[in-house]
Amino acid sequence: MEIKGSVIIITGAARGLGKAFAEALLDRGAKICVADIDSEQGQSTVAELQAKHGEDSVIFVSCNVTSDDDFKAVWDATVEKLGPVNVLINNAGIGNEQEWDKTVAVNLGGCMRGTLLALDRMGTNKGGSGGVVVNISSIVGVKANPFGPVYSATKHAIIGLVRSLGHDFHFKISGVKVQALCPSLVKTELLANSMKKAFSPEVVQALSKFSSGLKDLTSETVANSLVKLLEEGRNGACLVVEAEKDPYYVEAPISS
Ligand SMILES: NC(=O)C1=CN([C@@H]2O[C@H](COP(=O)(O)OP(=O)(O)OC[C@H]3O[C@@H](n4cnc5c(N)ncnc54)[C@H](O)[C@@H]3O)[C@@H](O)[C@H]2O)C=CC1
Ligand SMILES: CCCCCC(=O)CC\C=C/C=C/C=C/[C@@H](O)[C@@H](O)CCCC(=O)O
Repeated sequence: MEIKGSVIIITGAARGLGKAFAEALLDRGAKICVADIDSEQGQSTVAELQAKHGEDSVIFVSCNVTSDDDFKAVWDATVEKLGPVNVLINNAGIGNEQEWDKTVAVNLGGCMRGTLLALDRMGTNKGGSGGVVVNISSIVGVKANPFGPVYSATKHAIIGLVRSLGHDFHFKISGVKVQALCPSLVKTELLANSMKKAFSPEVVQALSKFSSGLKDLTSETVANSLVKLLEEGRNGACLVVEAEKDPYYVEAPISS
């Protein structure tokens, strides 16, 4: 797909990977809605992005991805201010092993809610023009993660959603591609917050040792992989990005 001229909603884009996605896509001529639960940080990020890309290119809309009403309001505001939406990036996520139901609600619920809404609003069978949904999973959506079993389970479930809705059975009906991006560890606030809400004290020690031994992966590298996925990825694609490696597709066993 062509990024230039696209209208893209990114959840959880007030900071971290979502903000890097917004920057990379604005640089390539897209218009962006930053949708985030953190209004203060979201507005400040959008002010910074508007200073570089212009006020008509990027907006902030407050959104808790666990709320249907919020998600619909984000979609409506984006259409009104930027034009018809053709891409949704479901990026908002948390790492909280101590409140598993909250982690499931945000990580899986946010992707599920957003993807279903996108099908309803962009589906050619619903009067839309088709489009793309990218769900941000993780490398631990395709491999085990002893340091965050709940988090890892939500990310595996996102892959299941992408493999199933990314089947061409659905694409033929809706004209909407569904894809996943699976980054390895990037040292954002998510990691620090995951340490505060870790599965056990033993995990804090082990995760800290493990993460300090990993090669650095930057948000910009992950954002470049998102661009690659949008530009060339097939329907149902799951793209993994790790430090010091070219991004690679994990072949989903989609049977026809
Ligand atoms: N940092 C990492 O190592 C990796 C992160 N990911 C995934 O990338 C995504 C972004 O993560 P980071 O940027 O690292 O995290 P982050 O903690 O820096 O940013 C997350 C953003 O999501 C927002 N958010 C949290 N709950 C929300 C909700 N209920 N509704 C709307 N917005 C909400 C936060 O306000 C924040 O702006 C997450 O889905 C995460 O699981 C995937 C692989 C690696
Ligand atoms: C719980 C923290 C979540 C951080 C956010 C992410 O999605 C990052 C995931 C990045 C890396 C995770 C790697 C997990 C690796 C394990 O599968 C395993 O290889 C680790 C084994 C460690 C050991 O043997 O000591």
